[in-house]
Amino acid sequence: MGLVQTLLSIGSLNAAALAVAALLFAVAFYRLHLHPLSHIPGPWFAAVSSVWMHAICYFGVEGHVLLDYHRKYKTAVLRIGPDSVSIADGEALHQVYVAGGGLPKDARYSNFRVEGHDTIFSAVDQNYRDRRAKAVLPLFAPSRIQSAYETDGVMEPLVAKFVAQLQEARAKPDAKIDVLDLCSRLSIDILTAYLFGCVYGGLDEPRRRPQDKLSATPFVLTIVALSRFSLLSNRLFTLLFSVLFHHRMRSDPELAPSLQAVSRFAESVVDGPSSKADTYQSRLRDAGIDREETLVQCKAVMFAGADSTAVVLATILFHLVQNPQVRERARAEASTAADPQSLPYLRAIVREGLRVAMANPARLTRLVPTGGLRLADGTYLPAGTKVGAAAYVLHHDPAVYPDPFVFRPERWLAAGQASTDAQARNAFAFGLGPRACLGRNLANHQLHAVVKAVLASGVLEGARTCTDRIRLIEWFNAEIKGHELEIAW
Ligand code: HEM
Repeated sequence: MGLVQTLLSIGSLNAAALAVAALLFAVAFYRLHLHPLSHIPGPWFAAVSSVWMHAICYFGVEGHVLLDYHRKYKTAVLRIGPDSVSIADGEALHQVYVAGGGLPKDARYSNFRVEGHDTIFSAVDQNYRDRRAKAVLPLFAPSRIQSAYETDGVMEPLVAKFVAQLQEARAKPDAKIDVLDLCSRLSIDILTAYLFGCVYGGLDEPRRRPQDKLSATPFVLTIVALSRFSLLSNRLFTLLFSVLFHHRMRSDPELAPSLQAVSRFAESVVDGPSSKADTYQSRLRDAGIDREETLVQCKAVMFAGADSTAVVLATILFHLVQNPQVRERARAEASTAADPQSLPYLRAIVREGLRVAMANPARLTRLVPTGGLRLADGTYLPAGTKVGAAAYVLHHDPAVYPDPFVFRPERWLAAGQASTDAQARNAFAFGLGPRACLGRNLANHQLHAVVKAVLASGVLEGARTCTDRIRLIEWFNAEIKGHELEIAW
């Protein structure tokens, strides 16, 4: 009797296992051969399951793995998941990000909500985003940024302080500095001084030990690290977020003080005297945004702007240290009084820096709406497809940028030629279209002004980098491995 029962239960188990296997096989078969995306080339394991995509996102290798697969399959449109494609063609960017207001962001962006609130960046609902973005947009007009820099004295003293700190480091016995940390301090100070009328004080924070970083850094790194899970469904992400966040709070003793420092600063911005001037926070308040959400929007823009600009600026300084011939060529321009953005070689240095740094190297994902999308090359993407281009892939296309891993500002100088048109078309550091970076004019102004001031000072002469190259973790927001980039003299 016992034996019969055992055989029966083994039999029913086998039947259940067979049923599951048959179902999995049917799903895989459908996704590989019958799905509306089955005509798009790509690895079979990506077509049958999204596990692979989650894995490369988690391990921070999305950019270069996608680059390899676009090359392997010799295709500009690559299937990377059951319902996802990656595009590597600069000409397709317009259709995805610009035409008709661009395709909407997909649900993954909701995973970037802050403290339960959507931000300008995370909002999938265009009306929600537009109300807030329109309120603050005038602050990002080039003329306003220019006059804040030149006449109002908002940013120039911070840049001078930054250069002075490089010079002090050079004069010290160990003659060494972490330029990434220094750039983070400067970037958060410029952003807060300009947008909030109130300086965070990163450059003035004491460095008791050489390894001491900007107080906001653990806050920033936590958001950057959690973005590795951003492809998960909103529900799963929220669950995982609370577990991982609490784990990080326990394991990183610097995180709680960092969150407190950022929150205290945001409160002083929203409640203090600067909220009365024409600032980011006053504009949100005038648009009817309540205090609690304004606090979140201020923290979010500090994260979105300061870290990205710091990564790009530190990368440019790193390459300037490694390339004395570039410094030599730029020196004459840097010593003029002209507007930094009018100087051709300096502009080429910044463009090349934005190309190789890639603060956002991974795909900027969008959702194909009802009706589908036919790309210029004829490829049809049905409604519901998640489509995205990654700066890493576009910026390393050897047909557009020969020797793509080499820092070579000269490639941007042959203005008007077909080759530079293609280069400009593939330049994706700030994204494209109506949801492109809101702060790009501010970032560009800062990058040009700081690079000019550093070159004019001659402080990089005799410097060397402490690593041979920059190692990036290609999460949604890139992280430089070890969050450190030292130079020494
Ligand atoms: C070099 C520095 C920067 C880089 C490379 C950068 C990059 C980007 C990219 C790629 C996006 C588009 C993301 C997407 O489509 O998913 C973006 C969006 C955004 N960035 Fe930046 N950013 C930089 C600096 C800044 C600064 C300085 C600010 C603010 C002061 C800022 C604020 C924003 C905001 C608010 C958005 C969301 C725009 C929207 O969705 O409407 N960024 N940034």
